[in-house]
Amino acid sequence: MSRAKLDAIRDAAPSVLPSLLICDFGDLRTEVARLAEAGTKVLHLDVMDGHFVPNLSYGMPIVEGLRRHTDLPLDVHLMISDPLKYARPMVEAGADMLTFHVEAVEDAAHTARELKQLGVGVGVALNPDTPLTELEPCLDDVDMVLVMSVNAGFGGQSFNPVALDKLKLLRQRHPDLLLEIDGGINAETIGPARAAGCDLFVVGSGIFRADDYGVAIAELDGLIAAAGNGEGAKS
Ligand SMILES: O=C(CO)[C@H](O)[C@H](O)COP(=O)(O)O
Ligand SMILES: [Fe+2]
Repeated sequence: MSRAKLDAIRDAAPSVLPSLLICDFGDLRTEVARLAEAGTKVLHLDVMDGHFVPNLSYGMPIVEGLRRHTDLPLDVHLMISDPLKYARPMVEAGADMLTFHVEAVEDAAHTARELKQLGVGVGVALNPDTPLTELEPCLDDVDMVLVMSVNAGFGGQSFNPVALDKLKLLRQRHPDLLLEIDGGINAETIGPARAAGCDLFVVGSGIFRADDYGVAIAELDGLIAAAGNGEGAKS
């Protein structure tokens, strides 16, 4: 089931992934329905533990609740200090992709292999100040790299262009790797991210602060298309 969803995430590229961080948590069912109607193919869920990042969001009950209301693949961004401790419950709750932070773990290759055993897609994320060399030991064991264009922890921050250099290098060196960007993605930054070779574009405030999610997503989709296939993005 989850491996099929990983294929669905790959097939969705290039695509905008709404980030459920500043949405209406009192009416998640309606939020998901609005996003589905707006053409969303994958949902991005931000899990924060108040320890790895100085913010607390949500955990398995929300993932499980969303799972009951949608068949869309769930791309779970784990901003937590101990990803392996919560990985299995997250998968049981309905996660299809688990992305851990390289800064949070001692052995990223081991973490990636353990996550893969759970039958889900595996991503590794890195913050703007973390060099790409930190990823090298685990790149053969992951399906996706999540390049953060803000420091993980909060929505609504400004885009850090260091992410573009990282995307370009990753795309040159790993033509088949799925690449995702997260943080400060909007009408100004999405085109350069696509041109740098990105496949999946996480957007929080750029969607949830809009009156009409469909209009916001269509505009971003148009800018992805206008930016072309970058320097050889996956699709
Ligand atoms: O991982 C995240 C924050 O750590 C969120 O996915 C991200 O912030 C999305 O929000 P925005 O588009 O407003 O930057
Ligand atoms: Fe995120």
